[in-house]
Amino acid sequence: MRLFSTTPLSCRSRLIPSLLQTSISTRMSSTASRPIVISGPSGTGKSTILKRLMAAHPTKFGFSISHTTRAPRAGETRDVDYHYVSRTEFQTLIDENGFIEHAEFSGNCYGTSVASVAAVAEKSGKTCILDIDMQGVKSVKATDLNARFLFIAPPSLEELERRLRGRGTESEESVQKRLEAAKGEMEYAKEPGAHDKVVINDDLEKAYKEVEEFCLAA
Ligand SMILES: Nc1ncnc2c1ncn2[C@@H]1O[C@H](COP(=O)(O)OP(=O)(O)OP(=O)(O)O)[C@@H](O)[C@H]1O
Repeated sequence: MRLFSTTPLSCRSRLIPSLLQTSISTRMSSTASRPIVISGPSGTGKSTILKRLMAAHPTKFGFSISHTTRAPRAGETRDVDYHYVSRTEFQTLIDENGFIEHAEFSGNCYGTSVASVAAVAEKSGKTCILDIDMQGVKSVKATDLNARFLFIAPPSLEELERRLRGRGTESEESVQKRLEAAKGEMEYAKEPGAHDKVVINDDLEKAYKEVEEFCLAA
């Protein structure tokens, strides 16, 4: 999941172990809100829009709690900031296809589990929002999370490049890498059924309203 949640990752997932799958499927198809998967090229404005959405509707939307192999830091609370697990436990979850996404940073593993996404609706009654990349979208589709998919597109690749550079957070190499990835994401977004809705973030106000409407319609 995203940096403004408790997770350093976007949420990229896989399959669920069969036992989990049955229980999640049953639970998610009842009253629980369906998770919303938001994707789009890096720099397209996902964080900008989501920050505003979360601020406007703090009781409606939530993020999942990630797993990590790093130790808790001062002030962090177990199962609130992260699910802190050992390497062995983390590997077991990988082997069981329990993660939507996982990655290693600075020697520590981080991941978003399918179960933690389902838990958002079950425990807090909130709709879980996942901000993830294309691989993550495909992974979520392979689960029984019954998610809804929203793609945020830039008005053009040129504008995307301007935003990435304007943000001042990326090296030249990183800008090029993100632009290359953006082409693939835009192609995938054109495939029928890839997303339930595509919002073009040209005018921020208009884009926000469209995203808000989609999310509230869950
Ligand atoms: N409609 C818009 N018009 C102009 N600039 C915008 C618009 N929406 C967002 N931006 C700017 O574009 C930059 C990238 O936005 P943001 O960081 O939200 O993208 P992102 O999709 O979350 O990227 P990443 O996936 O890399 O985190 C920011 O500087 C933001 O202020």
